[in-house]
Amino acid sequence: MVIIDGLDKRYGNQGADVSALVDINLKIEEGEFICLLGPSGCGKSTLLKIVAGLIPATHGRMSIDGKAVDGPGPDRAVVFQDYALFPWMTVRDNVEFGLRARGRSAKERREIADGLLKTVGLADFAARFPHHLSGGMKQRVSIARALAVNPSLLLMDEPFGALDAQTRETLQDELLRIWREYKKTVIFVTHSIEEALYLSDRIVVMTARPGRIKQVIAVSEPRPRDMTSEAMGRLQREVRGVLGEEINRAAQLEQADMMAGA
Ligand SMILES: Nc1ncnc2c1ncn2[C@@H]1O[C@H](COP(=O)(O)OP(=O)(O)OP(=O)(O)O)[C@@H](O)[C@H]1O
Repeated sequence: MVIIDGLDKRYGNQGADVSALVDINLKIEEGEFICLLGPSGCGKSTLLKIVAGLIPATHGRMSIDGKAVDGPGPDRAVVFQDYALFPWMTVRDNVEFGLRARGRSAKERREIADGLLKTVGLADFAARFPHHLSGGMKQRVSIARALAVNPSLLLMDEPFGALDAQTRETLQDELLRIWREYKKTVIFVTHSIEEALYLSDRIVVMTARPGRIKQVIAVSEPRPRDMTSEAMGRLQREVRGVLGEEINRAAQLEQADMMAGA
């Protein structure tokens, strides 16, 4: 279980501090699929990076399975929108990368990497280099690489944001299959209401900056979800209403900033 308790984040910007997150409190159950949704600049990526241990919080605490966390660890892996693959390494070497750092033998690394490449449908591409792959395939490699170290928590920062609609839908279904099969806890950042509704157990809607948690909306419809059903339509209207207020507020803040700078 992940417990985030009273978390604040301020960025120091040459004297002008930016308050990115204020008093974030969240409990995430083991195996839950959580989506973070909010207007641009509300601090979604910041929150994900803090949970990943890539940047420190300014205040507050976080624990995973009862242990305080304030840095990166093998229990967490991150998948980024831009894939972040090593272009000079083959697909297999990319997947093996984290295992090498953990001192696993060559045989073990190969077994794990090949098994995961099969899981993501890329068994035939193990010896290729990333530039030979489409965006969707690169993101599959990136997911396989994250899973290789067997993290309990998979942190995903708009992983499908750069993909075309069809590839995105395919990868959403594959991710749900992997999530069920590997029993990971997932925190997934997205801009898309539809994506959040399709994927998550709970949607955490954040306010315009500085980001606070505005509302947590449970999505208990069984999967695979029929987005055209009445229940999903109702949820969609609810999320749209809650998020819409914050998108409007974010636009007003931006306008006020522009006026102040003019
Ligand atoms: N390294 C940094 N230094 C200073 N300010 C930063 C830094 N990183 C982010 N910020 C600011 O913190 C706030 C939150 O940014 P963050 O990227 O976490 O938001 P986001 O919700 O993920 O945005 P988007 O949806 O556009 O990706 C923004 O105002 C941003 O400008």
